[in-house]
This record gives sequence, C-alpha cells and structure tokens, in this order.
Amino acid sequence: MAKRIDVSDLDIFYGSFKAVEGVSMSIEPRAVTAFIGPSGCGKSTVLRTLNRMHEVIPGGRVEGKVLLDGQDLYAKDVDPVGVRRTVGMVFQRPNPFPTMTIRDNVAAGLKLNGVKNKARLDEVVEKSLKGANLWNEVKDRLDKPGAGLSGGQQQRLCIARAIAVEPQVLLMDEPCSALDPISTLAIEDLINELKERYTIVIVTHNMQQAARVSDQTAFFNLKATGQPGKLVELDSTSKIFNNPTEKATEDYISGRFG
Ligand SMILES: Nc1ncnc2c1ncn2[C@@H]1O[C@H](COP(=O)(O)OP(=O)(O)OP(=O)(O)O)[C@@H](O)[C@H]1O
Repeated sequence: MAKRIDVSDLDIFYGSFKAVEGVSMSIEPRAVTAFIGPSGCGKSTVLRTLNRMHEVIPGGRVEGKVLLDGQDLYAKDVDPVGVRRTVGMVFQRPNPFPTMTIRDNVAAGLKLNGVKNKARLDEVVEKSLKGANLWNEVKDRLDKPGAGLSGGQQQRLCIARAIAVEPQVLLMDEPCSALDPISTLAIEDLINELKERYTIVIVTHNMQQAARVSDQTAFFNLKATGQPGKLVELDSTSKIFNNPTEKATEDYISGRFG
C-alpha cells in the first residue's frame, strides 16, 4: 500500500553545517512528486531523510518530523533498517551487484530478509522484473551477471531489486541522469505505471522530465553558497510550471535564475 509522507519543520545538518532549513510539506500517495532546484539547494539531502539514509553519513542528523502515514520515522523505537525496507531507493548511477546474476540481484533483498524457498524467490524475481518492464529482455539470461546489461537495463534491474521487497515508497535520485534518451523514456513510462502502487519521489535536474512524470513539484532554492536550502513552494506540477505563486520559482522555471 502506498503511503503518504508529511514533513514538518525539518532542518538537516552535516556536522555543524545546516544544509536545509525549515522544510514542511506533504507528499501524496499513488502520485509522483518531483524535487527541482539549483545545484546545492538540498534536493538529494531532503530525499535521503525520507528513508533515514542521511544519518548514514558521518555527522548527518535532522531536527523536525517525517511522518509516514502518521508514524514518526525518527521516533526512538523505530528501526532505520525497517524504514529503508518500507521506503526504497534508486540511485543516480545504476548500481547492480556486478558479479551477481540478474536473478540474484533481484532476490538479494529477500534473501537478506531470510526467504529461502526457491519457488517463492523465482516468483518474486519474475513479478519484480515484469513490474520493472525488464522481464522480456532478460528472461532467457537470468543466470548471467547484472553487469552485462545496458545502462538503461541496469537501472530497470535496480528498480526491480527495489520493488522486490515490496516497499511502499520509492525514492529516486536523478534515476535517468546516466541514461540515453530511449532508456530515459523507458524509465519514465515505468514511473508512470509504478505510481499506481507506490508513492514516488524523484529528484531531477531535467525540468521537462519533472513536467512529464510528476503530479506535484517541489521547488527548492538557496540564497547563497553556505546558506541553507529551503523549500520555496510545492504545488501541482501544472501550477508550478504555468502559474507559480513565488517569483523565485517563475525565474527558475523560465531560465532567469542565476
Ligand atoms: N556528504 C556531505 N557532507 C557534507 N556536506 C554535504 C554532503 N552532501 C551534501 N552536502 C552539502 O549539502 C548541501 C546540499 O547538497 P545536496 O547534494 O543535497 O544538493 P542538491 O540540490 O541535491 O544538489 P545537486 O543538484 O547538485 O545534486 C550542499 O551545500 C552540499 O555541499
């Protein structure tokens, strides 16, 4: 089941550096939310707080709240590993486990969770690869290494790996930036299908991509280097691109930024 995310008064730090300040927003389930904004404004940093990956970085900490369907992800009794299972992540560069077979790449998370039954694993591998629109291309080479696939196929393999453990939210940090236009379209089509089942948040530098794939867009900005990034506005994608409330958003969208 897709889940809703509510962020309130979030400040994010790297050691003593406050990278992001005062973010409050709601991310709708079964929809795609795009994070846009200039380099260094904190898009990836905010994304990583949504599954507690930020604190993996030495000195990384947050103040404020992130609620997943009302549950505080940063409450004392919450296990961050469980959070990362519920809120999956796909990275900028496709990062399949290179020597593992395609099948084992997809099954890796389940095996870590203790699933051993081969029939069950095969079933999930097929379902996940179908879900990632990769099954037809790899069904006859499941025992070949993941590294032998094209970049676009590897990224779809990473998406299959992420959805195999049945997360409720998928975070994507510039998932197409290392891909050619055809692979990019395949991933965008896939995002469009996946949003029927998942809450999706995508960081993208490509404004056309944000306009194509997202339902909501969040624009982040920063006043100057060394200052914390802030959320300027979050609204429906058509509003942000056609009639934003804030002048800073309009300047950025229309290329007058900087
Ligand atoms: N591991 C880190 N250690 C210290 N500071 C970091 C780290 N990662 C990011 N920062 C700082 O946090 C701020 C926000 O960075 P972040 O990568 O989130 O921005 P971004 O909007 O995603 O940028 P880009 O579009 O260039 O990827 C920047 O000032 C950056 O230098």
